[in-house]
Amino acid sequence: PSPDQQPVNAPGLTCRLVCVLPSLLSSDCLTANIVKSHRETCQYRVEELQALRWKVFSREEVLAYQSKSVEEMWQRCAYRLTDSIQYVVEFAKRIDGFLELSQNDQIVLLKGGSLEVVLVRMCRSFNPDNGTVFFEGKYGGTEVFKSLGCNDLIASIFEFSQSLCALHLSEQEVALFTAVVLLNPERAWLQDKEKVARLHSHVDVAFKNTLQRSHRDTVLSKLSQKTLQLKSLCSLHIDRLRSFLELRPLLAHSLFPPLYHELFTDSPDAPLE
Ligand SMILES: O=C(C1CCS(=O)(=O)CC1)N1CC[C@](c2ccc(OCc3ccccc3)cc2)(S(=O)(=O)c2ccc(F)cc2)C1
Repeated sequence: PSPDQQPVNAPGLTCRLVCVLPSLLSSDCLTANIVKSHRETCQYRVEELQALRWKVFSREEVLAYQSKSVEEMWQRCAYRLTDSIQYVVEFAKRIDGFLELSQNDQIVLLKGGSLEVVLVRMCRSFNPDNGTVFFEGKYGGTEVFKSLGCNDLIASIFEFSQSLCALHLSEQEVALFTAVVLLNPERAWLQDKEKVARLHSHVDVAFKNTLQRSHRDTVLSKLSQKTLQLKSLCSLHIDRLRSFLELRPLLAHSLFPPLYHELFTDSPDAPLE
């Protein structure tokens, strides 16, 4: 603390704590709020997901998925993603400060970050020992998604999950990392970028404090690379969705849930109100 913040005639150590304490307290409070919000909105508990790892799709079940139409597999993934995004919306609303942002900025952050948060949460439903992911009740490998016709997107999603699993993130670290990913002040079309940047920096400080206390600082540099991979994964998803829809222009409205349509297509009928 700077000299003018020093209370007069107070012994050195106590007054230093008094000055530093508020920021540590608010940082710890924010960490507790984010971890609690994650726990309440994580869709499946990590213990449940791990207890189900033995339930792997049989050969017949994989063949059944592979004989489904491209449209049906896209629809199933879109529905499961939309289902998971509802939990991400609830997570965001419970982060202190998020609801104080303008409605427009809340929507911009969720439009830009909801898939990224699901992709981070996915490391919890991924089994790195056999490269399978929890999908529609059982675990399956990339072969389950073959009929989608976008093996590069699926391969990238699996590689990302595999590499994120290698960091062995705790639930607390997943909670804080997903909050940092969501509150990205660089999202295009933000009205009050400075307000989002202040909230983002508070969460970033809380995350760094937590990592330092558990001697996990090395994870920080690796996670910054992950945010770049998230960005390219989401662009790849948009590209593959566009080419899928180019061949079936009218299908989007009937095939996909409205929220998926609003978040990932340039749907004219869903302006950012
Ligand atoms: O992992 C989750 C959940 C996260 C929260 S949780 O509590 O851990 C329960 C599980 N997921 C929920 C949705 C899932 C999802 C992930 C990425 C995704 O990218 C966009 C996309 C859209 C259409 C086709 C391909 C890709 C869409 C859905 S999924 O459907 O299981 C799926 C998985 C792998 C894959 F290769 C394709 C789809 C992952």
